[in-house]
This record gives sequence, structure tokens and C-alpha cells, in this order.
Amino acid sequence: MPETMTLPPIGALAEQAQRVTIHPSERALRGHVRLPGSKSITNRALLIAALSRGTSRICGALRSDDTQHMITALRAFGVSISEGDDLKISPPAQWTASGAPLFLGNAGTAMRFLAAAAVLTNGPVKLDGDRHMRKRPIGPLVSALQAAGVAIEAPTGCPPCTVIGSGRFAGGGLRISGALSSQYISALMMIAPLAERPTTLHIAEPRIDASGYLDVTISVMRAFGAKITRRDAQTIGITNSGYRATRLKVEADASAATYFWAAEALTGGQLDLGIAQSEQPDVMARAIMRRFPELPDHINGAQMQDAVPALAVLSAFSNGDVHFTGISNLRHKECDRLQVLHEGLNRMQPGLATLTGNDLIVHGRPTLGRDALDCEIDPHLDHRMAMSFALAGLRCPGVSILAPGCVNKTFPSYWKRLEDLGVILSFA
Ligand SMILES: O=C(O)C1=C[C@@H](OP(=O)(O)O)[C@@H](O)[C@H](O)C1
Ligand SMILES: C=C(OP(=O)(O)O)C(=O)O
Repeated sequence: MPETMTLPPIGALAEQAQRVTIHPSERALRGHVRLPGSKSITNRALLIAALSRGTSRICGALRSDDTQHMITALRAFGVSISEGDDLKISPPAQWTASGAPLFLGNAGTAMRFLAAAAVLTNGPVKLDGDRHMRKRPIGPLVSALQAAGVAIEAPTGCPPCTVIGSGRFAGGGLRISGALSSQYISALMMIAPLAERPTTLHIAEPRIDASGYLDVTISVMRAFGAKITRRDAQTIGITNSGYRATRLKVEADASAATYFWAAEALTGGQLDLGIAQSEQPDVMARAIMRRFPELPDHINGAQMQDAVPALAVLSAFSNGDVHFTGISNLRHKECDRLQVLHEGLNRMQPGLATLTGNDLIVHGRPTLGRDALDCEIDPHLDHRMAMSFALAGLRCPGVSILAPGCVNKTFPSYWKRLEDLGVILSFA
């Protein structure tokens, strides 16, 4: 190749490629990894900024498919958003409904948060997503909004859903089930400061999965001046004091960090990720991963669900069986993650994982790197499946991942970050 010819950037290679093959790392991975901003914080901050008085600025925001869907939808409501190094958000006096359906891909946060916020527009809004999103339940949120007087329908119990915005939200006492997703509760929490009266949210279950995301919601709401109190595990009180614009710095994404904590463990390396303490639920995975290869024989994934795929792949190389419980909601994520994890692990080596109801048991084999079969993993276009199974390739020769561009949902620079650490990838 002539010296002047430059290779296309790796992001473009990954997007166009049908597969990526990961070559085992000969050495321990060391160095600094620049992580993207938190998806959960970015999409909350975008929505709340769009509901605030004044112009807000968000620094360190995640730029990915999920946040782009949120930005595009907010613009359709009349919100002005400029995308420089920082995001600058200026809401209109009143959100407007353009009439055109809003396509939100497979972005759960955008779908659930906007289904609730669309009530604040002045007309009909149809929210739709891709074929995966059309299988992800939204019924409990729809029922809670209907009980609050909102005209909203999702005939299949999943998107598409149609909201007839009245420009107002009554607030008051609301009951919501968070059994299938904590995002339903976050969605109601975030519109409550704009209600006509104070809101008390009653969560139907005494304990829900992913409840740490409610604390993330509270923190972002407070940064925009909301008055909100988590009275107990099932009760949240929110004053109708509105939001005021602010400047918010988004912290690094803890779910993105899990892949690099696992990569450290698998290669015996040490990485500086610039993420220490955080409210984000997936930071809990770090302490567990540090114990590798002696992982606990039981991991309850209920409160760190997005870390489970990376933990499951890491477990395949551990010294024993790891029994994952509390993970039934993984069936309603970007794909049926329990099914796809089970399928992918057994493709790496038959018998590596067992699925018993909604529990996954990974039968760790410390020698796996040496005796694994060449395998092609179909992540079913799920970013976390792609990023997690790629980790197996750090130890096993011949691991390839189909449609690697699916990482764009939350981590477009994932492959580049691995290459920056010296991992050799072949895109085809
Ligand atoms: O509120 C959030 O930002 C999220 C909550 C979790 O989903 P569920 O509440 O649907 O379990 C998590 O899996 C998702 O990636 C982000
Ligand atoms: C479940 C996820 O995303 P969401 O629900 O926001 O689509 C995820 O990122 O793993």
C-alpha cells in the first residue's frame, strides 16, 4: 500500500463489516481507556434540559445511536439542540407535536421516557422502534399513565404507542409496577415536576430489579433543581416546582467500563478507566471481576443487569460453576439475553452453560483458551452481546462476532478502544 494511502477509520470499518475476528492478546492489557459518557445520565439530562426553563449545557455526553434517537425526537417536539463538543439545549415555550411518527430504534430509555413526556405536547404523538423494540413491554407504563388521565395506547403491550398530548399532566397519587423495567418509574418521576400538583409515586413491588437507576434519575433531576424525596423503597414524593436550566457534566459509563474490567481480568492486566465511585449500578461488577479466576459460585444480577453479559463471559474462564440469578428481565432487553448468552457460550464449547428457567449457570473452564472451538457468535444486533463475546476472543483463537457495528447503540468507539490497547482485530 502506498505510504500516502490512509486506512478508513476503524469506526467506519466496524460499521460496514459483516464480522470482526478478535486475535488473542499475547500480553496483559495496560494503559488508559477513554470511556464514553453514561447513556443513562445523558438521556435523562437531555430530556430534563428539554423540560427546563432556560438553556442548558451538557458536557461529556454520550454520542451514540441511543442518544441520537433522543435528540432527534426532542427536536421533533420543537426543542433546539446544538451539537458541538457540548450539547446546548433550548426548549420552546410549549412542546409541539409534529404529527410524524417518532422512530426510536431500540433505545429503551428514549422510548419509555418519551412515552411519558409526550403528554406535555399539544397533540398526537406516535412512538415506534425497530423489530426488537416492538417486543419490549411498555404495558405497565401505559396503564399507569392511563390511570393518571393520559390518553395513551399500546395495543400489543409493546411499542408502537400513541399518546394524545394535552400539554398537561395532573400528577397526584400514581401507582406503577417496576417488575419488568425500572425505566417506567424513572419516566413518571421525570415528568412529575411539571405536573399540576405534587406527585406521590407508589411502586407496586417492595423490591424491584435495577432500582439503582431510580437514584440516578433522582440525582439528575436534582441537578436541574427538582425537589424529590425517596421516602422508602416503595414511595417517592415529587414537588411540582419545575426544572431550571443548568450545566451538567456527564460521568463515564459504568456499563462500558465492565468490558475493560473483564479484559483486565482475562489478560492479567491493569487499565486506567477514570471511573471510581459512582451511583451507576454496574460499578458493583468491579469487585466481583477483581476476584477472577475465583468468582463467587452465585451472582445475583438483579441490581447490575447490564453487567451480566460481561460477567457471564468472564465466568466461562473461571475456576468453577457460576450460577446467575435475578436476571429474568434480561429476556426483555435488546434481545432475549439469556437465550443469546446460552447459545453463544455453548457455541464456544458445548456444555459451557445451562439455562434453567430464568437462571443461567456458566460452567467455568480455566483451560478454555486452549481447547475452545473456532466460533462465530451472532449477537442478534445486541451491543452488549457483541462487546461481551468479543472478550472471549482475548483468550480463545477464532472468535468472531457478526455485525460488529451494533456497538453503536451505546459505545461506537468500542473496537477502536480495544485496538488502542494493542488488541488485533480483523474486520471482514
Ligand atoms: O434507567 C436506565 O437508564 C436503565 C435501566 C435498566 O433497564 P430496566 O430498568 O429496563 O431494567 C438498564 O438495563 C438500562 O440499560 C438503562
Ligand atoms: C438494556 C439496555 O438498554 P435500554 O433499555 O436503554 O435500551 C442496555 O443498554 O443494556
